[in-house]
Amino acid sequence: MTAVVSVVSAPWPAPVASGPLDAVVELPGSKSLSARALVTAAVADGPTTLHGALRSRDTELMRAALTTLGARFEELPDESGGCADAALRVTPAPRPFPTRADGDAVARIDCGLAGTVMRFIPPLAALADAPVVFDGDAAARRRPLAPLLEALAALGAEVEYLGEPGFLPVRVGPGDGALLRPADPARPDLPHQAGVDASGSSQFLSALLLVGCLLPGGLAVTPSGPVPSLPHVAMTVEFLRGRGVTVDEPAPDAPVGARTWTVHPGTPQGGTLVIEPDLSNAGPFLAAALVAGGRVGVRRWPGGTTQAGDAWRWLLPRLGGAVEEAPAADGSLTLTAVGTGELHGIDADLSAVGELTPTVAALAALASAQGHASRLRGIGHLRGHETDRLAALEAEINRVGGRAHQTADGLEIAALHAGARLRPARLRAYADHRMATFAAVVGLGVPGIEVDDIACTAKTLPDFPALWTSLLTDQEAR
Ligand SMILES: O=C(O)C1=C[C@@H](OP(=O)(O)O)[C@@H](O)[C@H](O)C1
Ligand SMILES: C=C(OP(=O)(O)O)C(=O)O
Repeated sequence: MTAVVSVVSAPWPAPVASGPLDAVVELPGSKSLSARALVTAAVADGPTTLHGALRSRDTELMRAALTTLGARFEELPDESGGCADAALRVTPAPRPFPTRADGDAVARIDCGLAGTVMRFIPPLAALADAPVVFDGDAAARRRPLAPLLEALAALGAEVEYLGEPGFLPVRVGPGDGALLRPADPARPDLPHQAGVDASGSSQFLSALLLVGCLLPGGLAVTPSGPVPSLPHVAMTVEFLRGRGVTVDEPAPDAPVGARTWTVHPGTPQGGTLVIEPDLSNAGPFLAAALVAGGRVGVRRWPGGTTQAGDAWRWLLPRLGGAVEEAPAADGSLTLTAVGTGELHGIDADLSAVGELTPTVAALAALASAQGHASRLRGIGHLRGHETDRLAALEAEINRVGGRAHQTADGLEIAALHAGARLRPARLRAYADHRMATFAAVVGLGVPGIEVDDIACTAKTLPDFPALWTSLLTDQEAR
């Protein structure tokens, strides 16, 4: 069983590449797809069998949360036909979600540092038999939550802040059961209506869409402003549709503030699902080929996907690499990054793919020592990620001798003068898996990099240190 508590490790010396790489990696399931699969399976009309679902701290916390709401999970012997993980059978929870299994004690849900748990589960607590208390890591208590909780309260849920208003810990419950009744008793077919400011996280919108189908009449959600990470919203929509739920999306040219997503009422179908590998976590491995030179392939790359990580196809060529695709018999691809060690700077709006930023920033920092400047834009919301990623990237790039500074909505990395090199340093991970892998990518090209807490990669990729080392082991074996 993957650890649900967060374990801090001893400093980890990042391996340095001694020459071109030639490796192919198999990565576990997508965190974001696994989260949606677990949530929809837990509220489905019958059992679901998941193949390839991620086993990591975030998904273990998600399973624990859904168990608290009455869902059941059972590992099956591996018949997954090549998927890395054994199959998981999910028995859905009865409704209202029974949280009182342990008597009258109020149920508690630990969100850890998982945005998916702290955003996707509170709406479900509004459909439980009693209020639920949510809390998480110290860093989770700083992550934005207020817009979602305000939207839930406006819909009629009970929301009581137990600490700083707008943040974890919070108690969420059904209130007087408004969400269990039609919005308009005279027109039970009409959806409930919600507004939400999702400019801080697309997960607020996804969370409302995921619960929407369970409400009598469904739910229409109109974000009041821009929404980052729109591929993740598209993933939520596709996921619900794949489970038989009807979702209407706004026209792409509808003005910001007047875009409505409508989820029609219906229970997601059970059945069988295969989860794609995590393409965001593929980033550091593909980036390694650009840093060290050579080739790194990722197996089972989907032919079509809503994952933000598919953007590596256009990002890596802009950073100095090439991308090759080789079709496999099952319709998937092996996507291979090819590099020479020569990097380019990049000027890019990453708002749609914000979670790729730390890996892009690692390449941009290494490119700065080759005389190239970079500008990463549209990512102010990263200040509310696992840590304030703009502050963390600024601090860690400067710690290795780079010249980075935050802007209102991003990060600028200046070109270093000819002959300047990045220097050895112990880099901080800030409990953030993507800051840890940022440091690993930098360390591949800069001797003497240590990472203070590589174990935090367990949030989404528990095997990261071994997988990362295998890139170089393959190198030595040639
Ligand atoms: O819905 C999801 O699974 C996610 C949405 C995005 O969140 P933000 O919109 O907060 O960036 C992304 O960065 C996060 O890693 C996962
Ligand atoms: C922002 C991230 O995670 P979370 O799902 O916790 O928001 C991430 O993985 O980059």
